[in-house]
Amino acid sequence: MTFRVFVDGQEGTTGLRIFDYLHARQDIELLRIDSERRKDKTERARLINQADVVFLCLPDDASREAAAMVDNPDTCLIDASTAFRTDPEWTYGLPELTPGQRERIRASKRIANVGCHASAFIMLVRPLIEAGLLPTDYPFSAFSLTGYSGGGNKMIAEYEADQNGALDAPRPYALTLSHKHLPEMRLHGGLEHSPVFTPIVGNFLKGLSVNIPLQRSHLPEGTSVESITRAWQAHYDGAPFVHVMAPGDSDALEGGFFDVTACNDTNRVDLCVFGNEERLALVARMDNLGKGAAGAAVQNMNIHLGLEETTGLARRLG
Ligand SMILES: NC(=O)C1=CN([C@@H]2O[C@H](COP(=O)(O)OP(=O)(O)OC[C@H]3O[C@@H](n4cnc5c(N)ncnc54)[C@H](OP(=O)(O)O)[C@@H]3O)[C@@H](O)[C@H]2O)C=CC1
Ligand SMILES: CC(=O)N[C@@H](CCC(=O)OP(=O)(O)O)C(=O)O
Repeated sequence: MTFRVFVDGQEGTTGLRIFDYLHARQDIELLRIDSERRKDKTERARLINQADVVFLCLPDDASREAAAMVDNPDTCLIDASTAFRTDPEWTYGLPELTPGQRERIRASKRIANVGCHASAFIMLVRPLIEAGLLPTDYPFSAFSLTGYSGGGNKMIAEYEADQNGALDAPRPYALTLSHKHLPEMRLHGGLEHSPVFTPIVGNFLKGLSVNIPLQRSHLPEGTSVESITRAWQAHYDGAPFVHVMAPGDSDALEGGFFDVTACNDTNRVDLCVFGNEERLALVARMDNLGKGAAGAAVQNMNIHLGLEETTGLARRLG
């Protein structure tokens, strides 16, 4: 059996990466739009309604426009944008979120794929909130280090055109402290307040790491490196793409440094906790284009279609 798949936004960063994952698969028939007509609404609507699964790899407004074009009740949308991630009519596309989420993704025709920073943040905190190791009203803060592909084709072009080193140094951004991922972090993280979140973009193509510092004195008595590791291990038991690193794992730090690119070209996320009696840091790393976007989208498609979750995702992309 083959499934018809259309990528709306096939020439963008996320769309191209989904194509990399799918083009060689025998169980997928990719519907391609003529490049010249890629913004032609009539042609997009025709392909959207022919497909079993449509990946929307578009800016938010274009995603909303595409969602309104669907009249085939069998078409499943997997939207990569921020448009629907906290919309109750849509299912949040993080299969590892909580028990039952895979079944919800299987049953839903409207799947909102994760934000890259948000999914790393949520995967760190949600199991610990559920286990009672973090209070829901903790005053969370977090920073994220990300490669420039997170900014899509426009940011990639800016970095690649930089001849004089103006973009060499890391650049903090979203300093209005209202990054667009805050609503999904709060809702799907299970928090009472949005975190103070400061992302930093660096002069490297891809790779992302979210770091959440915690003060032990503000946490329940039993919250420690060991109890956090055990809670993650229990929550992610059987999750094929989540790697909980044991305390002191030599892969976590190389010469004392944390490599934010270690999951690149995979759909894996690594979770680690560092700390001592007084302070802790929860740290996740992933490929922002992998588990943070295209890999997660393909994983959601596999689950929705009733296929093995890892189909096409086990190999490392070149
Ligand atoms: N890059 C990343 O790491 C992540 C991105 N996302 C999200 O995924 C979505 C896509 O992002 P990304 O791939 O980075 O963005 P890009 O800018 O790289 O690609 C977007 C694509 O959409 C096309 N497009 C824009 N408007 C329309 C339209 N009206 N009709 C049809 N096509 C259109 C663009 O064409 P053209 O260039 O010709 O305008 C471009 O090819 C965004 O919502 C983004 O927020 C989510 C997670 C991570
Ligand atoms: C470097 C950079 O700009 N990164 C993007 C995140 C990309 C992402 O996760 O995408 P969504 O836009 O779909 O949420 C940002 O922080 O806005």
